[in-house]
Amino acid sequence: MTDAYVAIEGGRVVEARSRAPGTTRGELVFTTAYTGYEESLTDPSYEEQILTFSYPLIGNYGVREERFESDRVHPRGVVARELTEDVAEWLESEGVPAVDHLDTRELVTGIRDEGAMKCGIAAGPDATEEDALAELEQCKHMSDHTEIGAQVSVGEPEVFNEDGDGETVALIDCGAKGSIIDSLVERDATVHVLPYDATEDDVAAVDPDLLFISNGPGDPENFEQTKTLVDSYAGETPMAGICLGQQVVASALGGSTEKMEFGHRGVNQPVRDLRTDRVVMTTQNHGYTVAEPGEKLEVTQINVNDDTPEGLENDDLEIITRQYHPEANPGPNDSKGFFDDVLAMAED
Ligand SMILES: NC(=O)CC[C@H](N)C(=O)O
Repeated sequence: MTDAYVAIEGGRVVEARSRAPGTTRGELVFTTAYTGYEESLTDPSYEEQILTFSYPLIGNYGVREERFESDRVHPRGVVARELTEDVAEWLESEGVPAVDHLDTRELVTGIRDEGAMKCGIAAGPDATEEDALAELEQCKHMSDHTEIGAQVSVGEPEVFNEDGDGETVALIDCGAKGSIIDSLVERDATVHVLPYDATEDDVAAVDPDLLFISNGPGDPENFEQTKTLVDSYAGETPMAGICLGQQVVASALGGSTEKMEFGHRGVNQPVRDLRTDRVVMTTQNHGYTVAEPGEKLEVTQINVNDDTPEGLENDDLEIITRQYHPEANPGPNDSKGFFDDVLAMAED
């Protein structure tokens, strides 16, 4: 039964089945992960995107809040071959349109061949092709979402594990996944979560042992104040970054970033550490990358598939960043040692 339409950049419209009604638009991206749909759907990095699952059955082990990475669903829409009732009901209750019964393999290979695409969706009994095309028409390029930090960051500072015996971390929340906070708290760090546009004074008030720039959605160049903060604290306070965090740190310290064709999107991305020659499997969902690391940062890890920078470091300035997600969720735990490394760096 066709009661949903997916309009793709260029004007092609694909027929589908509505599982959660509504109209929506966003950048069409995918994940190849077999599991971890609750974690991905609550990851703030997917803000302003439509998430397509390439694995055909999504929802087969239910929906449990304990696996959420934030308090809401972030993708603007969801596309799958088959969504279970559990997931469909959850998305409907969150007001996030969802569709299934379409050829997701064809969609994903299309993104891989032609690059990231804009998308419009119309789902529900009254949906028309024209509605989906009208959404597509209004869809902005990801880099034009200049206020995306404000959409996902905390409004006011929050503290976790206030009486912890470990290091004090200022986590700049550009759309942080809960597992980053959990990974730090598990190691007894006290974590002060600060808004993405925190000032130098806001950070000084926390007097952190480590300044940590989180993951987050959109174009890293739209995080101007976060870049200013990185620039003023580099060399003063040890620093760590994950995903958007790595991009912001590189851009702030004289490097540059660029949009990738379709990004790294799955839980089996191989990363080689150039210092140890070891390869780890990592989880990733990003569409931008560091193009030039700049003179202050050394590329210490690369993606085995395309040689893009996966780790940047400066031993003297005490900076370690990763393009992938050491906190996992979803994905392999191989690189969790990152949190031990950055806290050890903060300690001495
Ligand atoms: N997971 C992330 O932090 C994504 C970073 C950035 N928004 C990108 O797409 O490259």
